[in-house]
Amino acid sequence: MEIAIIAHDDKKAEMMGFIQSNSKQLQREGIDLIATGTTGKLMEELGFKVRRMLSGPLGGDAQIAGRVAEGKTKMVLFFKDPLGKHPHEPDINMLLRVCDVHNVPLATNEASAQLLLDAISKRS
Ligand SMILES: O=C(CO)COP(=O)(O)O
Repeated sequence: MEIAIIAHDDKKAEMMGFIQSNSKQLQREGIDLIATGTTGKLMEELGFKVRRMLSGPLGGDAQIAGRVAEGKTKMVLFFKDPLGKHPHEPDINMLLRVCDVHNVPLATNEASAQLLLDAISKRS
């Protein structure tokens, strides 16, 4: 199962804490992680194996949206900064929309992301 990990700059520390406290679950056999560029780089520094897309402002969210549309990415954990302005807002909205179009689970904050991960760990 491919899971996309994305965090805006002001949410990156929170995301790194989240993935570290869920590292066992996220590094299980059968879970493939992908991430936008800078988020992925930080994940690699923590020792995670992750496929890095472009950075968000350069099209990373759009690449992940494409993978959701193609049925490759099955879950998106996206810690969005609700207080910031982003030059690539159209790409961000497209990713959120494409998740809804394809009924792909999407968490945009830590509490929701935890519920989603807990749900898939109960399943297996
Ligand atoms: O901008 C982002 C999501 O919209 C995240 O991109 P980075 O992980 O490259 O910072």
